[in-house]
Amino acid sequence: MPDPQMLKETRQAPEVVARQLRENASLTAKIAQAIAERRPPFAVTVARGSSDHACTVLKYAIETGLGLPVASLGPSVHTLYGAKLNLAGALVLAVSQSGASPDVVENVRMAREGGALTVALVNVEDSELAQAAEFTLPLRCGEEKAVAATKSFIASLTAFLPVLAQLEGDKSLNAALNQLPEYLAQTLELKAQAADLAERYRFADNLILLARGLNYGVAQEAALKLKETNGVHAEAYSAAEFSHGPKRLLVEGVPLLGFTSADAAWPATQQAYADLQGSRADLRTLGPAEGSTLRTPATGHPLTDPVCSALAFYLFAAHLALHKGLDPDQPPLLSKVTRTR
Ligand SMILES: N[C@@H]1[C@@H](O)[C@H](O)[C@@H](COP(=O)(O)O)O[C@@H]1O
Repeated sequence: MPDPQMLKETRQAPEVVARQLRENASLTAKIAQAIAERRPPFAVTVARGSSDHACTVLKYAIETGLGLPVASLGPSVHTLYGAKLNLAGALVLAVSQSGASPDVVENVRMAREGGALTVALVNVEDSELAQAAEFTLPLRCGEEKAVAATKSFIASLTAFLPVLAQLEGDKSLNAALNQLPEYLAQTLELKAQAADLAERYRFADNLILLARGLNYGVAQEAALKLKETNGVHAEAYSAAEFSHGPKRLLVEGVPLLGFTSADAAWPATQQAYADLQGSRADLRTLGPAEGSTLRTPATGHPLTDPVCSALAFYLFAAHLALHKGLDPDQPPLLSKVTRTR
């Protein structure tokens, strides 16, 4: 069987990130300047699905880097309840591949009319979302055809990082970003190992994804991808939150896949994983930490490591579907662009 479109697009990640860095440089500088000048007291994100999970990663990146609180907007507050939130002066980040979902567009319009600094991270550059926001940061993925987002998620993780690097004066982040296409290419070489790991989950009906902090949004995205492309009931938990109740599921034999990291959250996460293993959990791991079952390249910066982890997970998810004889490009009931209000 030829490679599914999902895998083909996954393999474009290195060139997408390289292109984005190259073509967005002056735009990211302008956005960083606007943020520095207007000094927003807080930020909100507006997104659905995979894009919303990229926003979870961004939330941790912005909060740990800038100390700026970031909240996720519930779109229906405006679109269905008709409320106008007071977002004057706030930074509003909308993320969408298509830029077409009315709820995201309407919330960005409301925010801009109310005096927010609106930035849209969007792949389709002539979309309604791009027109609604004051600033557009194109994802530069090229057309994404597979229903399951892969390269657009990766591009959503990286698009705002040069802005953060400039605002924080973080030279090591710029260096890590410049190296990232190479690390993503190295990650793609893990294909056979990802396929081997996937083989072990072939008969799992349920899967819990664990992570902390910067990787939590990647775990959310992984859970969504397993539902979409594999029909597996998967949920993401903070490795801390899991102990507050869900841990009970270990007795039922539910398998776990934990994301590892090389950041300030790792010692506590590692301890949590060790405790779970002590409780006989069926736990395997993915990420840059030594000893991870699927070990991704260490990129040298906590904000770029999750990008490689997400890419490695996509290899895992696509191969899991192939092991099961499923076509990840034909998920039942789903279509590429979902329009909600
Ligand atoms: N990230 C937000 C969630 O935090 C929120 O709970 C949800 C609600 O959507 P709605 O209010 O439109 O039902 O929207 C997005 O996904």
